[in-house]
Amino acid sequence: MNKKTVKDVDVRGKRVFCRVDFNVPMKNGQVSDETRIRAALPTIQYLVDQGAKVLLASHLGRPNGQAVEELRLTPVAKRLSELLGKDVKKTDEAYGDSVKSEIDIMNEGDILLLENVRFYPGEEKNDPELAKAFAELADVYVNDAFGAAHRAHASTEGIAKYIPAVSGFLMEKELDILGKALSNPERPFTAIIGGAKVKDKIGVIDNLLEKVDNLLIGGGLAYTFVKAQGHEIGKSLLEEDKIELAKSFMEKAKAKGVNLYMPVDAIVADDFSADANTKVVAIEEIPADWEALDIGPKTAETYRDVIQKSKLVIWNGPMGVFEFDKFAQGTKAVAQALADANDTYSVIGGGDSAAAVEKFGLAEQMSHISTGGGASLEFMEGKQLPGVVALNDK
Ligand SMILES: Nc1ncnc2c1ncn2[C@@H]1O[C@H](COP(=O)(O)OP(=O)(O)OP(=O)(O)O)[C@@H](O)[C@H]1O
Ligand SMILES: O=C(O)[C@H](O)COP(=O)(O)O
Repeated sequence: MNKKTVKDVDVRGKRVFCRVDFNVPMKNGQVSDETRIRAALPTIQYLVDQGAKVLLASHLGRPNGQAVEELRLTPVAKRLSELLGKDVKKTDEAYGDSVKSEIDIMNEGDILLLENVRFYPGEEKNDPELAKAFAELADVYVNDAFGAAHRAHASTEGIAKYIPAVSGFLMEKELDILGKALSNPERPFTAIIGGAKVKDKIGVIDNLLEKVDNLLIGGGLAYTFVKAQGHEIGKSLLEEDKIELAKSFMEKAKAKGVNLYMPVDAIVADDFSADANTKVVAIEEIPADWEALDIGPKTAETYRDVIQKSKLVIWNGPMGVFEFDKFAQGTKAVAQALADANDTYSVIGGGDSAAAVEKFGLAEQMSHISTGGGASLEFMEGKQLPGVVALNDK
């Protein structure tokens, strides 16, 4: 990476504004998945060990520029404190005089978690005034929020204009692993794309067709492709205006010699619910009143074979509605195949696929689980991430 990292600056005794991505799932007022908190620990611990005064900043959810009680970072401070075995103070604001007073009484190695930065309208607008107000709190800016690096916001991009700006270890690691995987991939290189939204994944599919040997399509977005093949898909998810594009991807795959795999069978349901009636059908036989909510067993078997023969696999998006057990088999089969493939380097691209792998207890067996959902997708698309671009060059 050609950007400075936290090791390139002296932070002893300095006030460090460290942007992390603590946008974690919550249940009943408690952190229900701490993956992102754990992932930020190396940088936080390093700053503490170096004697910095550590100000942590993050967003949580999408409060739309106003304070929302359930989206305060208080439970995160508690969990972080438990994980570090150390006090973590929290403020009720993210900048301003009350925050400054707290910083004034900090000792070297202390940690202060600022309130949700998205409580202020200026954050998502990347308002220079807010960016300056953040910058005023600190001497150095560290961005370790890979998961939010695709957002040009005041705490992820704007602030970097005003004080020395470097990356944290998590940011560095994510960029390194994803960058290596994409720029010099081991082959066969396979991408698995699932999830629900074709339109969000178009860029990545287009870009991956330039790079991969195999592309496996699953999840809700598969049915726009199935429709493009000329089959009826009943009530399955369809993005009508993307059918032509799906066709063009099939042609591009052919022209590039990419093996494009689509479901050959599916588990269909008579209702979108956990206790719907289900059956397995061939892909050309989806009944008119039913919807496909998972890939079928034959498809899963084929995908497993391809995965096992691959040296590198990147995976983004579940194969079915894995939240319901009846439609979790396809996603589980893919996760299990990755877990079993010892010679295969597996990169899971955040969000739902990471949650699925976690749910099946297979997370430990993946080579890398990215903390970025949208960020890893945009990176794979070949887009520049504003939160990275803004950092100081080496
Ligand atoms: N066949 C299907 N029909 C409808 N929805 C589906 C189907 N297969 C998967 N899904 C749903 O897709 C959702 C995930 O879609 P999304 O495109 O957001 O995936 P993702 O890339 O993993 O998410 P993120 O962007 O958070 O990383 C899951 O909630 C899952 O239930
Ligand atoms: O969860 C994520 O992908 C990041 O924290 C970014 O969140 P956002 O999509 O609300 O900007």
